[in-house]
Amino acid sequence: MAEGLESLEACLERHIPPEDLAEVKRILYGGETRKLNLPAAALSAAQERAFELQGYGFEAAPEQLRRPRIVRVGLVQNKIPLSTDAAVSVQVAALHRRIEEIVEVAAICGVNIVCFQEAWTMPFAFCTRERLPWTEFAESAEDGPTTKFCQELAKKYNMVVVSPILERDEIHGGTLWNTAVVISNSGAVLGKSRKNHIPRIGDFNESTYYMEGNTGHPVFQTQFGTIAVNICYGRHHPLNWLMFSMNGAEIIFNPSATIGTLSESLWPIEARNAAIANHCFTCPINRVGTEYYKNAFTSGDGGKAHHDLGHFYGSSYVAAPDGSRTPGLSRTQDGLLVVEMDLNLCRQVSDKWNFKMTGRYEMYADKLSEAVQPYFVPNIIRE
Ligand SMILES: NC(=O)NCCC(=O)O
Repeated sequence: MAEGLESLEACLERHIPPEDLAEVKRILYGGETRKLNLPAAALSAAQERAFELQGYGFEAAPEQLRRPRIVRVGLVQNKIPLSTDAAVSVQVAALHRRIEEIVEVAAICGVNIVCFQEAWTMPFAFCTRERLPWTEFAESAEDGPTTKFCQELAKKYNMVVVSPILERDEIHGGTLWNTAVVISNSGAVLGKSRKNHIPRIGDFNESTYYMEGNTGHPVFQTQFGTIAVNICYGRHHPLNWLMFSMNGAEIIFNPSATIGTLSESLWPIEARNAAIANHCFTCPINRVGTEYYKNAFTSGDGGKAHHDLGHFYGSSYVAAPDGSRTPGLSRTQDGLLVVEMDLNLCRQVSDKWNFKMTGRYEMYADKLSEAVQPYFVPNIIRE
């Protein structure tokens, strides 16, 4: 698929009459999110380094007993800078360099927590089903070169770094996982969260490479807020979001790799709905560009063999618990989205809508545990 539109928002701005635009944004986005005044040095560095830089802010009402809990998150979306047949170590080094220059700008913008896209140190090559060289991109979550690289960034910029990588767990038989490593602003590895749901759709042949995660729904208490990571396809699973929220996540990142033909109409809905349903902020991040592979592969659907998975449409955004959202980043360009949020909004919205209080979780827990049993008979009332 061709890249198409630069961004949906730019298209709306161009074509909706100015007198209607504010109302259209209210209905589509829950209003116009406040634009952040980002430092001139950051804007010019982003321009020089050829990536989009956008900043938005969400407010909460002032409270008497709690001070505002303001945090700035940075969402990074990027293309692979080199072709997929460059040497593994050269590709990784180029990606490290690209991220380094984007994170430097995030630091100038005062970002406290930064998150990269899914499997950010490599092409999203799982479509090919070839093992080599792709499994060579896997690294230890605890002390691999990418984790060490992120630890340096975290310390240098006093920033929490969420680094989604292909993990090789040497201790457990060299097993591969799709894992987000969470690094504290002190530079210590706080822990990791493995992708719970693996797609079996189209060219997303990820189950060929790694297993469903076994880390459950950890949340990480950082100096800036309690965060969790729901990796890509977990976005389609409302219970996955719910469980991160049950453990207290205030911000749930959703590092992804997904393509226009498959999911673009779902993209603005799912993470935003999760923010509403769980009274938290959600941060879906998608990679950008089209990644070409020398050896053609098929989808096993009778279609012609092809050389790419499709166009990764970027469009990273942040959704707030009140249902409002920022515009998305570009569909075609690298970008950094800086979003300031007051985490007090989570409890304020929870007290208003009471989804946690009214959720009737005990009823669903009982019924779900029955529904997964082999003896389960659906409760259908017939005439
Ligand atoms: N990376 C990944 O899980 N992609 C699956 C496609 C999607 O979830 O939109």
